Amino acid sequence: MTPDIKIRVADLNFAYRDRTILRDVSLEFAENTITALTGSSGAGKSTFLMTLNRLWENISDAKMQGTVEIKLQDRFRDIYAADLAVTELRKMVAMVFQVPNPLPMSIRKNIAFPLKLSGERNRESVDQKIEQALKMANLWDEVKDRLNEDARNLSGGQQQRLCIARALVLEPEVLLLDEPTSSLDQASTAVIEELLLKLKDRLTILIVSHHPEQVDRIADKIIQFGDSGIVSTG
Ligand SMILES: Nc1ncnc2c1ncn2[C@@H]1O[C@H](COP(=O)(O)OP(=O)(O)OP(=O)(O)O)[C@@H](O)[C@H]1O
Repeated sequence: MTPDIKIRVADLNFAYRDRTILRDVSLEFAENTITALTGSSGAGKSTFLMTLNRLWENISDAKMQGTVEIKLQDRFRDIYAADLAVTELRKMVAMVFQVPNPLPMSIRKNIAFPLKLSGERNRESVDQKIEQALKMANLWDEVKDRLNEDARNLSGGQQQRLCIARALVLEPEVLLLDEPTSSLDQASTAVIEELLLKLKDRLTILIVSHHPEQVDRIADKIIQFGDSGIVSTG
């Protein structure tokens, strides 16, 4: 059976100033899969991820051409079209970064933060969603009795799962992860890999990874980046 396509990228070109980073990239990503983006340093993997949630747009002198369509709420949307606000896009296409970046506030408030920004006011519903997100991120059992503690007291691996919970709380459809385990030890890395394998049942996941063993363990598909774009897919 052909898998359903979630993301279609066509004729993508990207440059910082006059330096082309991605050239004529056309790719499709299937729903409920994990795709690993690998390749040499500076090849454009992070840049590619940023074209999927428009995160590059505030970088001066950066320029993109081409189209990115993502199936959101069951219909393909051009994510650069004027009728899709970037705030709406990022609720559905969430991102987690290399170094865990908890906000300087409690565990509870970290997860409540995106809900607050999106206008959620009902305390009961906020609490429910916090619990659900922390459970999805396999963190609930470890923090349920210390939700009011500063999130920065958590271990590195727990902080990264907190950031994943924060990314999940608005129930996104796509999760972008930029080397999410590179600052973590082996045990925390294993916990996050297991978590991603579980999450792909409900999300489409793209992960930048430099570790071939990690890619072998979790990826359904691999995209190898070389100079000026993609060199191979498999
Ligand atoms: N804001 C920027 N302005 C100018 N050049 C940039 C900017 N951000 C990245 N670059 C350059 O674009 C190229 C691609 O960077 P990018 O971070 O996308 O690569 P990457 O494959 O993710 O690398 P790494 O594996 O080291 O994280 C690099 O040469 C980088 O120096």
